[in-house]
Amino acid sequence: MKPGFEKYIPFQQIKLENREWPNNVITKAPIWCSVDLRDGNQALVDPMNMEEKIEFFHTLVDMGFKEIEIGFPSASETEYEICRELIEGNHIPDDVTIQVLVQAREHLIRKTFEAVKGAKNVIIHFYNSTSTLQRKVVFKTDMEGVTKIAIEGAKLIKQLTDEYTGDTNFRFEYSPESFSGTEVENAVYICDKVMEALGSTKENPVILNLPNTVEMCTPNTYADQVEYFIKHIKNREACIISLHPHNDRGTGVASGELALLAGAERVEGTLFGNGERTGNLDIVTMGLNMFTQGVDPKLDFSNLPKLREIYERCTDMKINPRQPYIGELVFTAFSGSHQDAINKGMQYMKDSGTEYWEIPYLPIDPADVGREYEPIIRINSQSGKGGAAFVMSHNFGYDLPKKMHPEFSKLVQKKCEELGRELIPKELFEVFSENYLEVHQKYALTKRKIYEESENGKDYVHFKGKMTINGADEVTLSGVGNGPIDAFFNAIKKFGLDKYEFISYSQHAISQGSDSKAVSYIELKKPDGKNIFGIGIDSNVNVASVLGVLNAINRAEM
Ligand SMILES: CC(=O)SCCNC(=O)CCNC(=O)[C@H](O)C(C)(C)COP(=O)(O)OP(=O)(O)OC[C@H]1O[C@@H](n2cnc3c(N)ncnc32)[C@H](O)[C@@H]1OP(=O)(O)O
Ligand SMILES: CC(C)C(=O)C(=O)O
Repeated sequence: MKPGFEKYIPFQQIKLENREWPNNVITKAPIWCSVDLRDGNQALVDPMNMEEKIEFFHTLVDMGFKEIEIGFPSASETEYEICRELIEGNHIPDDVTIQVLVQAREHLIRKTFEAVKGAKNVIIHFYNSTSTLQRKVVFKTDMEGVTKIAIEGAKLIKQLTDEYTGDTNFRFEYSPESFSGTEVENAVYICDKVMEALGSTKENPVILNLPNTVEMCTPNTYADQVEYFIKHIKNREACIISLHPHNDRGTGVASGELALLAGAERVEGTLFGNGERTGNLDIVTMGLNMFTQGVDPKLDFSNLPKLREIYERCTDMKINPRQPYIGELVFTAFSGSHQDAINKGMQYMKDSGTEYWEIPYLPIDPADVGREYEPIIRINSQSGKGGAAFVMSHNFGYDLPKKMHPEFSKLVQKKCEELGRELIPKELFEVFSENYLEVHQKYALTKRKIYEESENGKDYVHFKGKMTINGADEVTLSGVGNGPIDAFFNAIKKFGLDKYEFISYSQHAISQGSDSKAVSYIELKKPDGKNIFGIGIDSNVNVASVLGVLNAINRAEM
């Protein structure tokens, strides 16, 4: 054997003239078929037991699946019993079709028909592998050999259906398993033969399922194969083209999407991509990809956390934190520029009243999948000023003025570096509280009164009060100005505090318990030329401003 990469045989592109799929767009949902209970289940360390399968089945029904592959009933007693319980326990709604998988082998097909007795709607899904490799190493036969297996299987299925006395509505699905590893003209050939044997018609079409059983090529090649197949199958009207992508190269969803462009009508896959090896096509991702393009996926993804809980419990599989749409971290931004843009996007949505979702870095509204905005922005030492401001506003109702963001962000970053980790919102608030709300009060107001008076047709604001300095005896304050801040500055001038220059202020209401209070953000220039912010909170807006000035001075003198 050759060493390293040289031992692999490169996948051969097929020759497809004038391919059309690159110009197409996905505009509607395909027919979905969940194979969680079969392909997903057969790949588990411990396959689901009866209770788990039944719960999972109901979950799929509730999401809106109308076709569900429930298992391989001829494979084992457990699989058979689960199939019987679904039917006899009346778990299957009338508008849902159960699908059962079987190899194209006589005894297994007969057992399968027994297993589905009494069901209202059934798809008998039979398969045999047709790929070049499997013909060579598994079946040790040629194309005629595998075609014979398929035709015999199809004929038996037709015969058993014709002989069936119940009122089950049977449909058929055939998979040339390992389709993508089969010469495409051979895949067309065997499917033409299967259709003839089944007697497929426009009124009673067969599902031709084209599995990318092992993903071995780029998604464009799978799309080419599907387009070729569709253009060459003899009786196109009498078949529904179905996809069954796997994810060996990590592009299962992409393969499915491009093959839909190539004309397929139906998609088989699993929730969160469970399945053999690296999994099957992830229906949640594919469906939500459509959703975010304004296409109704016709499946309910509105409570992904609940789906995740059921999925993890029944399969004992874990979801990766980066898994699209459901991973723990997918609605979280740590980096500053992302946080800033998300913050601005949210503000834009609020201010503009846009009808569309227009938030950078968030391709979907977390609320649409039952997730919350809360954990969107998380704060670590890589976070920028926008992120901390977002959490202060979103979680605690403090809309820090933009000019204050750099000052607060520095305090947050220092704390993250001290702790060597991210800060949860509560800790972020503690940074705010320690640095603004609980600072040492060198100057503390003990009494204050602010009132307006008119003199000679002009309005003046008076500030009168008492203050302690470093806890010593109270001093009296009195000042007049054109507003409360001006009056207060005039009152504290005599202590040399006019060395601080007033720069800006902003204010908003904040609810604390049942009270509504005003919070003021005051920016002063210190004698060293640097600016500093202070915060004042009071039920009186004027008092809040004065407290903000004093808070800034106290912070400057710490
Ligand atoms: C790609 C997929 O996921 S396909 C689905 C795969 N899922 C499963 O296999 C799970 C359930 N399967 C099983 O439990 C078992 O395989 C059973 C019960 C169905 C059959 O068991 P067994 O007959 O004991 O073994 P096995 O599946 O290995 O069959 C091997 C024989 O069947 C033949 N065979 C395999 N697949 C097929 C097929 N689709 N159609 C016809 N013959 C087939 C093989 O060539 C081999 O023949 P040989 O004995 O002459 O060499
Ligand atoms: C039986 C077929 C559809 C299959 O599971 C596969 O090819 O992956």
